[in-house]
Amino acid sequence: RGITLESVRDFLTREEDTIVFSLIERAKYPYNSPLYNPSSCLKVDKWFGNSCSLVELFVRDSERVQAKIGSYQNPEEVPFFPEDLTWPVVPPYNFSKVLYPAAASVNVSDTIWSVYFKELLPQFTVEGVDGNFASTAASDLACLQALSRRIHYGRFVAEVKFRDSPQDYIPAIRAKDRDALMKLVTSESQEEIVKKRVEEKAAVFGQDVTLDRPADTGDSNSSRAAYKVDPSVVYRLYGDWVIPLTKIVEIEYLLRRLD
Ligand SMILES: C=C(O[C@@H]1C=C(C(=O)O)C=C[C@H]1O)C(=O)O
Repeated sequence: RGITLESVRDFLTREEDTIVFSLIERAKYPYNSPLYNPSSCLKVDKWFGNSCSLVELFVRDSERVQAKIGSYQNPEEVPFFPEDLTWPVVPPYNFSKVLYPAAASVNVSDTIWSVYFKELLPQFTVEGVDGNFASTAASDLACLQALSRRIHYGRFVAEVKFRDSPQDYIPAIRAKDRDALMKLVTSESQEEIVKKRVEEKAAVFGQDVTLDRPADTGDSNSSRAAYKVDPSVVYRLYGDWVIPLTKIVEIEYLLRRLD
């Protein structure tokens, strides 16, 4: 089959563009705290009577619409609120079956949700309210979906690594040895490459583009302030959250790989 460690890493590299751009777009708006008040609205139909935040309402209803057009048929996509989805009205498409069925359902959506709102969002937005609530919620959705796709792609990474050397993985899986699996899936040199590259992407994508080219003053700090999202923040978000969560997905997938 055409899936290799190189091809899955290429996917993750391309997905970095989507993630960095989505953070830059979200950073256009201030934090906009009214979106995150947990008791702003009532959940519809079966959840009637329970309260939820405006952003949760936005994501639930958006996923429902997207599912109609076929989201989540592709095994690369994992919803945040699977219980709300409706049947697709698009013609079926035969997505290639790469994942091991018993392990494909590994899912850290709840963790991604809370990490995004508690740990990530406050680090790359400024405080304040500007009233652009729907645009801000749409930007949150874009960030959440890009992060979810990247992190859940750990299932594909794990599948490739397993197929490349089952003899290394099978004893650790049988022993349910998470530490051994963590050592097997980890490549520190690759992680450093990824973190440096996303930092660079944040610098390249997030600078102001102008047509006047003043003489280079040699003062590299003069452009620093112009970045829309601080590149060092993106480096840390990847190192502290995105990569560790991807590896948790890899390990949880592998633990089910022989079921
Ligand atoms: C995804 C991989 O597995 C691990 C996770 C990485 C990541 O999330 O970027 C990078 C290297 C590995 O430690 C990989 O090997 O590419």
